[in-house]
Amino acid sequence: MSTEYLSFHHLSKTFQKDPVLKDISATLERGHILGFLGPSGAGKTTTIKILTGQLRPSSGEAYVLGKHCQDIDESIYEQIGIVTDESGVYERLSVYDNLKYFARLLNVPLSNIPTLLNRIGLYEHRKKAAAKLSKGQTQRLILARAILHRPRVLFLDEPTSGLDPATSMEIHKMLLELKDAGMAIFLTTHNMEEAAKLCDNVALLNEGIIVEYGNPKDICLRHNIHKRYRVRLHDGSIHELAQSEESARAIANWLAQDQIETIHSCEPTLETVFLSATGRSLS
Ligand SMILES: Nc1ncnc2c1ncn2[C@@H]1O[C@H](COP(=O)(O)OP(=O)(O)OP(=O)(O)O)[C@@H](O)[C@H]1O
Repeated sequence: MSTEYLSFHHLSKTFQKDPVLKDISATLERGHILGFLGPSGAGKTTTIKILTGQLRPSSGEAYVLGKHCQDIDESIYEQIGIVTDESGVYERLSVYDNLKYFARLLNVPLSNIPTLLNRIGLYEHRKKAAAKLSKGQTQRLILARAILHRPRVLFLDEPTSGLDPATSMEIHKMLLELKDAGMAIFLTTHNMEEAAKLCDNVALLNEGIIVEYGNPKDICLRHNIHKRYRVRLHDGSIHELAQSEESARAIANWLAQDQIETIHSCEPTLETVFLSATGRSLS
């Protein structure tokens, strides 16, 4: 059985006369996370909508679990989970009753709910009305709903947008556990640190074009043209050195005199790669 759970080839989308996606291609394997990274308006949500059958592409092909995205039906919806801004929860229902409602819809045993509530850190809030949850708790409830039926592919549109760092970290931990369990995760984000930490591959999207695609570390190393090192000495001074014989001699001298506190190579980050590829910032 193929481990390629999602793929799209030469996808384009034009709204009226406005081209929003321009010939983009990528793939996502079982147990991998693919990050779509780009500034506001780059076309990230449009891509998710096409991949989940909510929008038709103007041209190109997309497949989810082997099915053409224009033929997505219930059999595929049972195997995918979607978290977007519009993933509403029933505000007047309790946390538990929200999950119970969706468990019934999705034919999921109710006995799965307590374990999921524990895992997502909402067990103690299970009787609280969804309207009374904090933003982070609501986001966790939406995520719980999306993974209730253990989908094989999970789509997440800005899963940690507006959340505090602690809640974001909890969500990251959960996503890595889901990935380890074999789920394929497609996520969009503005946050390059999030992408670098979570994603096996990223696509840097700018004005509908993928300007870089691949493993985040490989991308940064590929752009490490001006190899530089940052050395901090015990006296507190910091020296940034280009790779050269002269720098090698200076470092060797400091080493011999036991003066070096730390030494780091200075590869570019995804943010700086994006900036140099597009002339604009991700945030
Ligand atoms: N239904 C639509 N009709 C016309 N234009 C649209 C429609 N949906 C999106 N757009 C336009 O397509 C462009 C890309 O929108 P999209 O929502 O995909 O961006 P995004 O990268 O997800 O941005 P953000 O990070 O702000 O959510 C925007 O210029 C938007 O105005």
